[in-house]
This record gives sequence, C-alpha cells and structure tokens, in this order.
Amino acid sequence: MSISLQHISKSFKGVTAVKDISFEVKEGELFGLIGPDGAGKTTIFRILTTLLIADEGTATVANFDVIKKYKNIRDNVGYMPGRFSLYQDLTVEENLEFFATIFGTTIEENYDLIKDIYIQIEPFKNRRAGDLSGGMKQKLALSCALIHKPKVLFLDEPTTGVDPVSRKEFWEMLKRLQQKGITILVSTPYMDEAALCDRIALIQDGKILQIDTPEEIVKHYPKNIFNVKTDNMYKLIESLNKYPHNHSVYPFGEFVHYTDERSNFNPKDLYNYLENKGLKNIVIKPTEATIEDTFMELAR
Ligand SMILES: Nc1ncnc2c1ncn2[C@@H]1O[C@H](COP(=O)(O)OP(=O)(O)OP(=O)(O)O)[C@@H](O)[C@H]1O
Repeated sequence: MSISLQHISKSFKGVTAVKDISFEVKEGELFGLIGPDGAGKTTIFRILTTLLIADEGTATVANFDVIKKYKNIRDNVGYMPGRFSLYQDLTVEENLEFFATIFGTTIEENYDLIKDIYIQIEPFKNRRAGDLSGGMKQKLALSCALIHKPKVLFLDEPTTGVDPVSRKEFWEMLKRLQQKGITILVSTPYMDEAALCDRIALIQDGKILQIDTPEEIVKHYPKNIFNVKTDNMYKLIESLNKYPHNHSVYPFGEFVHYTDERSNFNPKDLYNYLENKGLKNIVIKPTEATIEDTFMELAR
C-alpha cells in the first residue's frame, strides 16, 4: 500500500475535523477525496504529509509511519497545498530552484519529470509568481511539488479557481504522472472530476460516506432518476419541491434531477401536475445518476 489510514480522528478545540477515517491507496493509483468545503480534506492531507498529528489512529505513506518516520515521508512525497505554496516575490525559475535546493537536487537533474508541465510556463520564467495567471501558478506549484521525484503526490484542491480548459489539461497531466508510477491523492469539490480518478472516497463532515470506483459508486444509486425541464426553471423547482411524492429535487445544468418516493412512479402523473401548475414545454425523461446525485443521496 502506498497510503494507509486506520481509524484516524482529529479535532480542533471541540470541532471534529475528521472522525474515524480509514482507507488505503494502492501504489500507482490516482485516488480522489471528494467533498464540499469543511469536509476534512485538508486535515487528512496535513496528517499524511506529517504537518499535523492525529488525535487517534495510525497512518503510513510509502510504508513509513507518519509519526515515527516523518523525515522519510518528507523526502518521498510532494505536496501541493490548496492555498498557495509559492513565493509570490520570486520568479518562476527562482521558485523552482528554491524547492530543488531544499531537497538537495537541481532542476536539470529532474527536468524529465516536470518537462511536460514546466515547458508551458518556461517562457515566463523571469516573471514573478505573484503576476502569473491562476492556471500558470498551478503548473508552477505542481512543478515545485515534483522537483524531487516524489513517490507519492498530494494535491489539495489543485483545480479550485482554475478555468475549465486548464482544469482539463491539469487532469491530463495527472494521468501522465500516474503512468510514470507516481501515486496520487487528490482532493476536489468538483464532482465531474471525481470520474477521472481510479477510486474515490466521498467525504462529508469528517466522515467517509463511500469508497469505490466512480463507476461502482453511480451503479449503486438506489432510485430511478429523471431529467425534468420546462419553460420556467424557478417555478419548476418550486412546484417539484411542493409535489407531495418527491424524494429529491436538484438543479442540474439545464435540467432538474428528480426522484420520486414511490416505487410505481408514473412520469405521466408528474407531467399532469406540472401542467396544472401552468408550466409549459414540459420534458420528463429518465437519465443516469452522476456522482453528484450519489453524493447528495448519501449526504441526506
Ligand atoms: N487549525 C484549525 N483550527 C480550528 N478548526 C479547524 C482547523 N483546521 C480545520 N478546522 C476545522 O475542521 C473542519 C475540516 O476542515 P478542513 O480544512 O480539513 O476541510 P476541507 O475539506 O479541506 O475544506 P476546505 O476546502 O474549506 O479547506 C472545518 O470545520 C474546519 O473549520
């Protein structure tokens, strides 16, 4: 196992950040921690990167215990924290040199690993990190986290605040790093990114709701789910929320995802109800559950 947590708990002055968390990440796996703000993701990262000591439980990274062998862990992991890790007043190149130096290496020695990523920001190597765009900062931070060839890479919300094109590119980069044998633990609040991981843990209020492959997680969604659309989104949501048989009602892009509490639900009944409410251009059609639907269902 590359990462292992057994019954980890951590509280801050009476606030429980994580409670009895256990999971394992295999070598070479791309594993996602998926959950909203405050779910406990950063606390898990800080415990695994030896920056915080858990109240209870044990954890190992690259087979080193986070307490007894914390120095070995620091040599073997790369960490890209959610909030910015770069020195804003140093240039792109100076930041990278700084991280290389503290790990006793050089940019040249490890250039192969970061080349794909660094090449995109190299034209700006003399620019201060503070003056880079969000996507470029993220590429520099990833290059810095990789400069000492870590076995395990920890990425805390690496795509938060990054535009959709850069997000897509970032995930492609992660896949390439994974192919080079690096184990990756990544957190994200974006449910669409969860599908790009090998396995995910859905996490809320410091507890794990479910761990599995993204495919298995959606397969176990317990209800039939429908895409509903009309001429008036606001009135549609209001009407669905008032419908006495609703089980769940969530806006989802141009549709509302609707589930009914009855096992013998006939969409025609809902159609008639919405028509009576004065809604027009009503569409009700079955759809597949997404990870977001599963998360909402588990979090109820
Ligand atoms: N140093 C601290 N002191 C007090 N409370 C803390 C501390 N660190 C975390 N917490 C609390 O623990 C809970 C989990 O926080 P954590 O940062 O791990 O969540 P998260 O999933 O990473 O969310 P975010 O994306 O908002 O950072 C939150 O309620 C948070 O307020």
